[in-house]
Formats: sequence, C-alpha cells, structure tokens
Amino acid sequence: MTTVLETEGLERRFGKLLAVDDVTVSIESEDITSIIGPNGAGKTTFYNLLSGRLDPTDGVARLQPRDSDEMVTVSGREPYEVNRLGLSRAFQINNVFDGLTVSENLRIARISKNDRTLDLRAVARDDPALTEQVNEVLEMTGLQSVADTVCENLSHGDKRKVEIALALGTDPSVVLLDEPTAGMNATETEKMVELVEDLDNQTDITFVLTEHDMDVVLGISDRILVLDNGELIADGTPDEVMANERVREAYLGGEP
Ligand SMILES: Nc1ncnc2c1ncn2[C@@H]1O[C@H](COP(=O)(O)OP(=O)(O)OP(=O)(O)O)[C@@H](O)[C@H]1O
Repeated sequence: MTTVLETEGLERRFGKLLAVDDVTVSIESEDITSIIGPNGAGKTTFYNLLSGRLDPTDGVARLQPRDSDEMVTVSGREPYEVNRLGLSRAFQINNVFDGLTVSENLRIARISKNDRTLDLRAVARDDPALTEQVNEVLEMTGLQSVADTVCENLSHGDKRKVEIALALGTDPSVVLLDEPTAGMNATETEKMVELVEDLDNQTDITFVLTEHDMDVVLGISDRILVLDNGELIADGTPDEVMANERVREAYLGGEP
C-alpha cells in the first residue's frame, strides 16, 4: 500500500461549529476512495482543506507529489501550489470556459500548470508537445469526437467529462471528484462510472470522490470513508461500512 494523501488531527471550525473534527486518515494509491455522509457532514470542507482552499484550525494534510516518495504538507499553501504539487479537483468549482472548445480548454489547463500567469497567446501558438499532451487526455477521456466543439454546446455528460479531462491535464497524482454523477441520467451515470474505473486502471492517478448516489458509491469504491458532523465515523470496504451500526444510524437513519 502506498499512501498518497493523509490527514492528521485535521480540524476546521467556523465559529463554534466544528465542520471537520479531528480527522486522521490515509488514502492509498491502490484504492478508489469515496467520502460520504449526510448533507452538512463536512465533505466539502474536507476537500477544501485538502486542496488549499481553506486552512485548518488544527491538524495537517499531506500529499505525496508526483514522482516523489516524500509526503509534503499542503495545509497553509495556496490552491495553485497544491495543484502544482499534484492534487487536482474536478466539479463544483466549475472551471470550464463555455465559449471555448474542448481542446482550447485543455490547452489552457495544461499551460496554467506550467505558468501561474496565463499567457493567452500560448493557447493558440503552434506547440506540438502541447498538442500531443492534449490529444492524449482527449483519448483517455473519450472526448476526441467533440474536441472542436464549443463547450456550451456539449451534453451534460460530456461537459462533466471535460471537467475530469481538465483535472487530468495538470498531470496530477491525486484527483478529487465532487459528485461526478450529479444531475446525470442512468446512462450518463453508467458511462461516468466506467470512465473513472478505466482511468483508474490505465493511469497511476489516485481517485477520491464524494457522491450521494449510493449505488455508484458501492459499485465503484474499494474503500469508503463516512463523515458525520465533521467526524470520521467509519472507514472500510463497502461491505464493512454498510455493516457498521453507526453508519446505518447516522447516514441511513437506521434502515435495515
Ligand atoms: N464558510 C463557512 N462558514 C460557516 N459555516 C460553514 C462554512 N462552510 C461550511 N460551513 C458549515 O460546515 C458544515 C459542513 O459543511 P460542508 O459543506 O462541508 O458539508 P457537506 O458534507 O459538503 O454537505 P453537502 O453534502 O450538503 O454538500 C455545515 O454545517 C455548513 O453549514
């Protein structure tokens, strides 16, 4: 097992509210890990702490950057720094430029990985290495046929694929997905699950997701973390977590 992301006593208070309460956890590169919990459980806050959008009020989060075997503290760093270290986040924070094509969006993501200040001339510049990297991501995500489509004309399913492709474009070691199947119909949901599983098999990227659809969670996850009132109340395989009494009570209202 290789730990790629870990937290130690991670805590975030908003005034008196403990949104993330003393969470210590290691995420392993071999697993697709889902983070679940009722509304307000602290999932988004936890993601914000991992990705540098929020600083913890106590504790620490660490990441193993790509091509490194040392853990680096992410807490206290800016989101762009955390991203450059190898953690990418897709969804909720919608960073697709609707008026640009899929390819153009991917070129921007790739260029912004290298330079914090985006030089828009570089997006249009003939750069064979950049084109090759973009083509690779288009192929991995099955977006070749819509590469030249302006994003506002994409189907909902393809638009969400673009958000994953943008996350992949920065060469991450870990990708955090925010509810990848939200708003999707059954067919789109199935395709999204297949895509994440394929990417997980084909790459050495570690995928972590939050998701409300329990069928998706149980189908895709090797491991599930359950948050409730900011606290990590369960951590295990889908079978272990579903058998956990506290999870049933907190998350499923004690349903058999
Ligand atoms: N910026 C903030 N200021 C004050 N309270 C906040 C802030 N952000 C989140 N909270 C509170 O922290 C708690 C955890 O919220 P969070 O959004 O992390 O939960 P969540 O599990 O992502 O919920 P959901 O599934 O509804 O998105 C909630 O009680 C929320 O109201």
